[in-house]
Formats: sequence, structure tokens, C-alpha cells
Amino acid sequence: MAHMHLVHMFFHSPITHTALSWASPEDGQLAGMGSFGYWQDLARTLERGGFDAAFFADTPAASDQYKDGPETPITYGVVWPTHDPMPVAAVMLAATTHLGVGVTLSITGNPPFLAYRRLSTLDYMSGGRLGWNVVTGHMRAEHRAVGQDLVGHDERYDVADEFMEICNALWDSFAPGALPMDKESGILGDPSRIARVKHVGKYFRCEAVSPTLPSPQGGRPVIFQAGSSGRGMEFAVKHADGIFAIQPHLKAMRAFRERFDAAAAAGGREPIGILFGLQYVIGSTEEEARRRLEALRERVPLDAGLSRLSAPLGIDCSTLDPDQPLEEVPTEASRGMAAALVQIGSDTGRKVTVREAAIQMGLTVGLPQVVGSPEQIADALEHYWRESGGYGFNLSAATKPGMIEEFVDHVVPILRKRGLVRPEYTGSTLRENLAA
Ligand SMILES: Cc1cc2nc3c(=O)[nH]c(=O)nc-3n(C[C@H](O)[C@H](O)[C@H](O)COP(=O)(O)O)c2cc1C
Repeated sequence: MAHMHLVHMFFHSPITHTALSWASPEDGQLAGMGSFGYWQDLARTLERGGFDAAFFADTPAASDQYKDGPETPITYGVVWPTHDPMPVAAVMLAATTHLGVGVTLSITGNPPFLAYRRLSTLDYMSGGRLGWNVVTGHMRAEHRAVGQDLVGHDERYDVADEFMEICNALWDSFAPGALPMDKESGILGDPSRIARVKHVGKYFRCEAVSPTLPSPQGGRPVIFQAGSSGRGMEFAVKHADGIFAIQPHLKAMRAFRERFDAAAAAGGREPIGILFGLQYVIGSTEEEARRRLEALRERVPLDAGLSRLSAPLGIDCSTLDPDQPLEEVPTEASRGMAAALVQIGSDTGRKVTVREAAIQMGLTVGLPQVVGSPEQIADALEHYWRESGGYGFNLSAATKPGMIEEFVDHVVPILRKRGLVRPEYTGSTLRENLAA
């Protein structure tokens, strides 16, 4: 664990995690959605700060769990609109030379061959700076949108395993010397050295040669994974190079890391690097940061928070009394998330009401927050990093792009001075930079 690794989280949407952040006078992302320049500038800022990558989360369809429809996400712009992250990844990769971009691409609604082609094209064009966050798609709306049935939790990972089998076979299909690319003889590829993949499985069929040139980074893009259930961990141990995780506080981060290390050891692997999600709210002083946080909190409509809370709990939260303790709400969907919200912001186990959980959900979607001056944020990151044993952080800025610039200009120099992050990029691919 030589250095703290930093990735910065986004949605290709008006917000990342804070409902109504788009309405803050400080925020430029809604206007930025119609501008290549906005994303290019963000990419250059992150590269100036030595970030390993920008990461795009993606849930392609507006959530319809709350009040059985998409009205609330549409009304308040809660991850609606949600544009495709793949083109914006291309824009950011084109504006930089070292920054990686991790994109989320769901196995729902995307045939493996076409997903492989889109990912490999971008990986090749960027000189090996692409990461893929493999998600199974857990939202009802996403399945309704593409006309597929939502399969059971563990079976989703069986489908994902088979999906990966096809992608891996295509990535591994090139033998040495497969690509003479010889202008003199006019021979570009040697078909005897490029395997034709023939897959007939339970969920997919594919018969093809790779339509794209091989990955410049170790045979395939960097594979990220974010599932934390037992079956999710099993999938990660089999396929992932890095893990994205959201845990509500330090104690939970450490426990999660220990659980994952044990799963990796059981699967015969070295520990996999975990990047913990954190939201930061920065100010030139602590008072300023707290003022900014309060302005954001006051803007979160209860309805938007309740709609955010509905998805992980798997219930329509409009049916709940906002003043009842969250603990009393029965949920079959994500007990982990409910337990995390009950303890949000502390590890003291203080009981929160549905209203408090909803506002907190509207503010951070369960991410722990670090709030303060650049020095205080650097201190918090160092503490979390040293004590959790995590590989680094998947950071989310409450407003954009200003807070990101402030982080790069004022927090990164402190982290560099302390020797916590590397002074400059040492590799040219995302895989190399993440390993350094
Ligand atoms: C940091 C983080 C980012 C995630 N990003 C996405 C995403 O962009 N799209 C998505 O559909 N699911 C996303 N997920 C959800 C996971 O991929 C997974 O479906 C969910 O955690 C449930 O899996 P589990 O039951 O194995 O934990 C994310 C989860 C975490 C912790």
C-alpha cells in the first residue's frame, strides 16, 4: 500500500449524490451537460491533481420505486436526466494523457459482444486508460425500460459470470504475432492467431472474432466491481481488479475490508484494493464549509429524499410516517443499507427517523461526509486511509466544478507534502497507475 489512490465519482446527470445540488448558485453541472468543454476542463483538473480516474456511475432509467412512478426524480432532477456515460468518457480521455475513466456498463440490456466492442474501442483509443464497473442492474425501472424480467439477486451474478466469460474469451483471443500490421506485405492480421470465440451458454450465445484491436493494458480494461453481498464478493474475487464500496463510518470500512480480504484469500487471491466512497464539502474555513453544507441540506426536498430512500429499502417510502424510527421499517431489499442509515455519520448507533434518513439520503446517498477546511479534509482522508486499510477513495463533490478545483488546488498539495499521494503519474495506463 504505497500511496493513497484517488478516483472521482460522477453521474452523467445534473447531480452526483446531493439532490438539488444543480440548483445551487455554485453548481455548473446542469449547464455542463450540454458542453464538451465542461467535461474536458473537469478531466484536466483531475489530471492536475494526479487522480487515477474519473468514475461514472450509471443507472440508465429513472427510478420508479417511489409512488410507483418517475415523477419525483423528474420533478427534482434526482439522477434524471441520466445521459450515457460512454461518450463523456471519450471526451475526458481525449482531453488528457494519464487520467483513466471508469464507466459503468450494466449487463442488463447490453449483449456481451456489443458491450465488449464499446469498451474495447474506448480502451484502445485511450492507450489503455479505461476501467469498466461491471454492474448487474438491480433496479426495476432499468429492466422495464429494456423489456427484461428482473432476475433474482444471486442469479444476476450467474448471468454476470457468463457475460464475463464471453468478454474474457474475446480479450484473450489474440496470440502473439496476431497483428503483423505490415504495410509492405499488406498483411494486417493473422487469422490463424486470432481465436474465434464460440459460446453457447445458459443465458448467452456468441460466435465471433474480436471486432477490435487488443487492449493496451494487460489484455483487458481494469475491471471494477461494487457488489458487497456474499455472492457479489464471490464475483469480485473471480473478476475484479478494484472494488468500489460505500460504508457509513470507519469501523464499518475496516470490517468490510477484513471480510473482503478473507474472501480473496479463500479464492486464492491477494487482497483486492478497495476504494471507499466519501463525499467532501470544502470551504476555506470550517465555518464556510459548514455553511455550504447547511445551504445544501436546506435545499433537499423531503420528497426527493424519500424517493432516494425507497430504492435501497425496496419499498415506497411515501407510505411511511416520516417521524417513525427507521429501525421499525421492515425491509427485505437491503438490510445492509438500512442498518448503515440507522448509524449514519457515527458509529454510536443513534436511532434516526425516516425523515432524517431521507434528508441524509437526499444529501449523500449513504456516503460518509468529510466537511471542513483543506487541512481538515486532508486529515480526515489520512485518518480514514490509515485506519481502514483501504486502497484509497472514490470521492464525490457536493457541488461541481468549484469544489473539485478547490480540492485539487488546496487538498492535493497537502496530501503530496505528506507523501500520501504520488507526486506524479508513473505509468501510462490505468492499470499501471492503479498498481503504483
Ligand atoms: C460505490 C458503488 C457504486 C455503484 N455504482 C452502481 C452503478 O453505477 N450502477 C448500478 O446499477 N449499481 C451500482 N452499484 C450497485 C452495485 O453494483 C450492486 O448492484 C449493489 O451493491 C447490490 O449488490 P450486492 O447485493 O452484491 O451488494 C454501486 C454500488 C456501490 C457501492
